[in-house]
Amino acid sequence: MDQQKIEKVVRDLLIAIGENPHREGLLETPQRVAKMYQEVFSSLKRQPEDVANYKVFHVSDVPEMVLVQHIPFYSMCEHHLLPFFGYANVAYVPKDDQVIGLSKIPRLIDFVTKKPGMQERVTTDLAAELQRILDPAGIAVTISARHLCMEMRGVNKAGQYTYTDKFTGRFKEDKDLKREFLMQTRNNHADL
Ligand SMILES: Nc1nc2c(ncn2[C@@H]2O[C@H](COP(=O)(O)OP(=O)(O)OP(=O)(O)O)[C@@H](O)[C@H]2O)c(=O)[nH]1
Ligand SMILES: [Zn+2]
Repeated sequence: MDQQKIEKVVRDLLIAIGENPHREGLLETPQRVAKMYQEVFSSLKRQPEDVANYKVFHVSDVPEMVLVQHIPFYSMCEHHLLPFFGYANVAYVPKDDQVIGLSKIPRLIDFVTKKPGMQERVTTDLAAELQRILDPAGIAVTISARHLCMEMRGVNKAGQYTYTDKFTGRFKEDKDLKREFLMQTRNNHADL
């Protein structure tokens, strides 16, 4: 990421909106914004290989479903570069004897959210990455998120949230399993 270019652009942006980039409170703003973008867009510099070699563990017996739920995330909408944020629930049905380190699921969420994006793509990319890494017998991903571009501008509707989901394999075929996943996660957007 070109830190110096971001700083220059932010300085120009401040001037363009009618601000004075030399006033005390704004002096370090270009550097701060550049540093912030390094963080919130950090997965732009990452390659698919970075997550492809996550360790897969072999266990003697596998559960029906592994569910990591209520995982908070922040991302930036690609239309306005304003935040959208909420919770993701990710479940898979292990195939054979294979499971993945639990922490890798939130790491995968970072991988798909730390760049300009859309909620739909975050949802399907999460499922696709997990499929690529672990190749499980089924995947369920649900995301509930608030979009500041709909709350603080434009349509100006504060408090609404958007739900997206993706189900594959066993979660599509087995209605009871899907119901169990939805029941386990049903309150996870309550504090949005
Ligand atoms: N599908 C989808 N749309 C999104 C997401 N984040 C923001 N948007 C929408 O992207 C759209 C961009 O629409 P445009 O008409 O090009 O932009 P705009 O004039 O700023 O639109 P308004 O927000 O309606 O004022 C808006 O409808 C946003 O609500 C997302 O994650 N998924
Ligand atoms: Zn937006």
